[in-house]
Amino acid sequence: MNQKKEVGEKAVEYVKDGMVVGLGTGSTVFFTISKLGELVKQGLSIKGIPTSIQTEQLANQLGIPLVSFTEINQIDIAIDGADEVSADLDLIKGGGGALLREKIIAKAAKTFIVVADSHKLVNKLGSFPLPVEVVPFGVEMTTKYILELGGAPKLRQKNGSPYLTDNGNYILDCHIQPIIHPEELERDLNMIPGIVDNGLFVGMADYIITMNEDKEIDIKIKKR
Ligand SMILES: O=C[C@H](O)[C@H](O)[C@H](O)COP(=O)(O)O
Repeated sequence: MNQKKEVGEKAVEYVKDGMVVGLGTGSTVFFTISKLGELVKQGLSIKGIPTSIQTEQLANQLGIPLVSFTEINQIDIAIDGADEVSADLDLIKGGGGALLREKIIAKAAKTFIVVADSHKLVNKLGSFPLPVEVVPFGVEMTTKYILELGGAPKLRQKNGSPYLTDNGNYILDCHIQPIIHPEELERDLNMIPGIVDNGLFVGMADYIITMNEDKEIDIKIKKR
């Protein structure tokens, strides 16, 4: 069984005609977007707002109409993957480097749905190194300040050069294990000059679509 496909496709049940839909990035939400592409071909009328250039290209291939923030007032629903999901439904995201646009879109959405196979579920966040998006200027200083905060930052590489995000920034993957107070850490990191944002999504997910031990769909709902 392909868990990513199961949970990814389940999420389309939340998408209704006329909605503006935030389209996440990664190998799980790929299945959501592909299914939405099929439904659009069958007559579903939605507008997508992509969280990355990769997703924009995928949506274009599938014929999903896209909008930008200049054309809309709000996003009805955003659907995205995650690298880790804690027992409190907090997330680490950004394994694919798209965390900044993902956070902007998740924050703007009335409902934020996360699709995550059961391997992403953890008690406390932190086994997955936390992606932090930083501007290239002064990255040496930004790295030093993260070290002082207790993290172990490593500059992400691609083909022998620093990896560049869609926004032209670097990613520092930071081992900070375990993350006891994610809300504080998210805030403290974002106080450091040079950090644009980090991959902690605290209190943002409304629903987590995952699988239980019996390999059945399991939907976790945020406590209000
Ligand atoms: O930057 C990438 C995103 O945060 C992804 O949503 C996350 O890395 C999960 O991706 P995947 O579904 O491929 O594991």
